[in-house]
Amino acid sequence: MNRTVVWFRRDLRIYDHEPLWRAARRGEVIPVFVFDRALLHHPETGAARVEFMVNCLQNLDADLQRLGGRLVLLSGDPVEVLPRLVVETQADGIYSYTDCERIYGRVRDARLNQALAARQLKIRWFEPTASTGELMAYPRYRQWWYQEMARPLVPAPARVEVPPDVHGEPWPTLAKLGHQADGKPQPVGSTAAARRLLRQFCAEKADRYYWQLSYPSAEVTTGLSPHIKFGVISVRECVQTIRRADDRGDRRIQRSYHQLISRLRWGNGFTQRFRYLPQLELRSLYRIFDDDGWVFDEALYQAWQTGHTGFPIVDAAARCLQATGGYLALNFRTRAIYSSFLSNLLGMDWRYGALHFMRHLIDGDCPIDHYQWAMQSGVTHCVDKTWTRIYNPQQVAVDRCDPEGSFIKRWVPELAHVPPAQLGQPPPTQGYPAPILDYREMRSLRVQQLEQQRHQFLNTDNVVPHLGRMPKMVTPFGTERYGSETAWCAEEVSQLFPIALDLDSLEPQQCLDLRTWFVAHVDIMPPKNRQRTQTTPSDTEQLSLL
Ligand SMILES: Cc1cc2nc3c(=O)[nH]c(=O)nc-3n(C[C@H](O)[C@H](O)[C@H](O)COP(=O)(O)OP(=O)(O)OC[C@H]3O[C@@H](n4cnc5c(N)ncnc54)[C@H](O)[C@@H]3O)c2cc1C
Repeated sequence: MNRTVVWFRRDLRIYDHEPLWRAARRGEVIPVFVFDRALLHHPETGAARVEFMVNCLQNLDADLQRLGGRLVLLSGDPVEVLPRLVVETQADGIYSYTDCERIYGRVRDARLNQALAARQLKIRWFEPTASTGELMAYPRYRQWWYQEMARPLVPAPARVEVPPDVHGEPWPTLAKLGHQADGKPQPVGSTAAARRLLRQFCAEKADRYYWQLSYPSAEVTTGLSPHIKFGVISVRECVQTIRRADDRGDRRIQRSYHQLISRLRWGNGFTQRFRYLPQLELRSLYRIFDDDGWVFDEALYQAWQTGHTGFPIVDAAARCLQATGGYLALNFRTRAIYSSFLSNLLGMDWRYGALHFMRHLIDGDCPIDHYQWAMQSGVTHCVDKTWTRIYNPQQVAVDRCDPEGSFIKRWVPELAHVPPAQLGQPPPTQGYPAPILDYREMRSLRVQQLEQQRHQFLNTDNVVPHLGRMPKMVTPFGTERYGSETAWCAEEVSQLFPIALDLDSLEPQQCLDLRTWFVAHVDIMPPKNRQRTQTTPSDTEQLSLL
């Protein structure tokens, strides 16, 4: 009988899973997950996310058991573990999805390909939905994304037959995986839970989502991000569920559905950017921003991390992140205000911020996190925009995001007595620090700095010469602070799988196509030209905090 190993990574589901479905149709299946030390001990790995992942694996195991199978757990370096498994179980080969989240994964997968080929063993890679090796212009990718989302879902296999003589390791404790629980409340990591969240969103939140997604206290977003990160539900299933959901003929609901689908597309778009340019994990998009201008101050970094900056909305975000892992509680806008403060106002390299986020976010996803950090720091969309988005963390942010002050008061109880109208710049308060910086002064310094840096390539047609290249050594950022399993990156990296774009051999048309990924596709006006229409009720506009 045919036998196939299915290697699960960030695709912890049985539905809409092509490798599993195809393997089950061929014959026996060995569904395997490998606990990989290099990822468990990566400086950007957080205990809460590992805990959530283990819960996702347990639920994947339960789903497989309902189909007659089970999940086989192994630990070690997949480059050694997987060829051994194929040989020992006499499997025909491995089926797996490609993954472009991290450089480490792509180095490992290139080495695995070599190790298998050296022993004449086989692996078949599948492309995850909305991931492509072809360099497309962004407008075309957008169209293609919608086509991909409309393709029928792959059904769950009717049965998964696992050979009885294949044994894995027992379930590890978090401590065995090298982490200690840090008390963050954990969502349930299962497909059923993700589907419930989506149903709940459609039934209870969709009429408010578009307008209230910037209010942390409204908790109006789906809460799907950790599930999407680990592939517990496919993005295509999410999109199709939303498209089928009853909008009750309500334009507010239609607008929210549209917005949510766009956001799901953004998430995939960031992963696609990483597929083209894996260096974005370690570097800014444009070289100039890494070469010049950042400062670092340990005491200020700690004040930002622990929520002692004297800016209440920033401090509330800081404490919320550490206590909850951001799940549902730290929405996009609050993350943006919090991140902009570190890089734009404190002038610190965005990579320190992205590192801290990744260590705490339950939904931490490297392409989204790193690219969002770089965007909020003003170092991405700057080819044809002369303006800079720097959030004002004072009363403007409070009025627009937390008008009643409930988010701030929950996380900064020292300010419980302060009226909301003063929460932007609270009066001196026992136990709460004075502001650590002058917003206007730091903002103006940053704007000047960015303008100087951008000057050299503003309105440039070909941005490729200005893009950062893949470094020769790919040691993860943060290794010196938190340690890391670096055996894999001790030598210069020779190959990645999937391969990256070679920026030095692109055709002129490819350079133009690549550029379309790094310009803003919505025409947002700079603040001085922005016209507020008096007739538009305030809750029909998306919030701007510029
Ligand atoms: C500095 C910064 C760092 C971030 N880091 C992460 C991260 O590590 N992981 C992560 O999933 N999101 C990240 N985001 C994006 C966004 O804040 C979260 O996706 C959102 O808060 C997750 O909650 P939700 O699933 O309830 O959101 P919903 O609004 O319900 O969105 C549903 C899904 O759409 C996608 N999505 C939503 N907003 C965005 C966005 N702005 N950019 C890209 N994809 C989006 C996500 O997959 C999300 O799960 C970051 C944003 C910023 C500003």
